[in-house]
Amino acid sequence: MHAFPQGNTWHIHPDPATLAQRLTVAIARSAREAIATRGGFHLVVAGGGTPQAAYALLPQWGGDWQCWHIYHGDERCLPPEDAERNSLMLEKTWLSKVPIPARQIHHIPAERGAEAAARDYATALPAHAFDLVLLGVGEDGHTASLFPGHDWGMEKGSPATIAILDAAKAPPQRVSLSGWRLRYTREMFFLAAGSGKRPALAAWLRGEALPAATVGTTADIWLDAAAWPGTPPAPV
Ligand SMILES: O=C1O[C@H](COP(=O)(O)O)[C@@H](O)[C@H](O)[C@H]1O
Repeated sequence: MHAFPQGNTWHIHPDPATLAQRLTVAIARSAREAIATRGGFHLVVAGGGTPQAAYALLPQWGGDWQCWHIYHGDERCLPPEDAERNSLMLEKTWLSKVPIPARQIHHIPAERGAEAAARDYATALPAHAFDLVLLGVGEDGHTASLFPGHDWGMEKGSPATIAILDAAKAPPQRVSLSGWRLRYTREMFFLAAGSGKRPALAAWLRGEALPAATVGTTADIWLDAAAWPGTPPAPV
């Protein structure tokens, strides 16, 4: 584990399998603490390819599934059965294998189009803070569906959800939680693996205002060694 002055804690693991295993243990720990102290675990999940190995391990490591409440950080505006939907990936890798009550699984109705879905989803979100927000890091530094060059809704009082009509990564129409709503959480974990993520992480460490770096100012960042941009720092 490595701490840096920016307030983030970087966890660098030798390979993707170790990364997935350690991240899963950390998610399960966060769930146990939230359920023990507040009776429920309100988790925002990341989409994309990177978290799939950790989601596949969660059925083994998690528990008290009736206390879990699942939200998405973002969704792609595609039919629900499209292989690129984050909701389908989540169902296949994890949710279909555990007894979380269906009413506590909040998929984004992105098939309705970005604007209608963003409006609807704002009403599905809790008024209180999330317990844990999981986020990915795109090769261009995007997180959730907050892309460079867009308004990320960082100010308190911004809408909780954003309709994106021209994302730099396909599909162009997406729905994302805004920066401030993602930050309204007790814990925030970023996850990145593979050498393709190195330039974005190097820019983050240089202090560039990428979406991931701007949202993740006091976050735990979980990486494999291939994603780390340089010589691993000395442990603190
Ligand atoms: O499009 C998206 O990209 C990011 C990063 O995905 P990855 O496949 O590079 O891990 C992801 O976090 C986001 O949820 C997703 O919709």
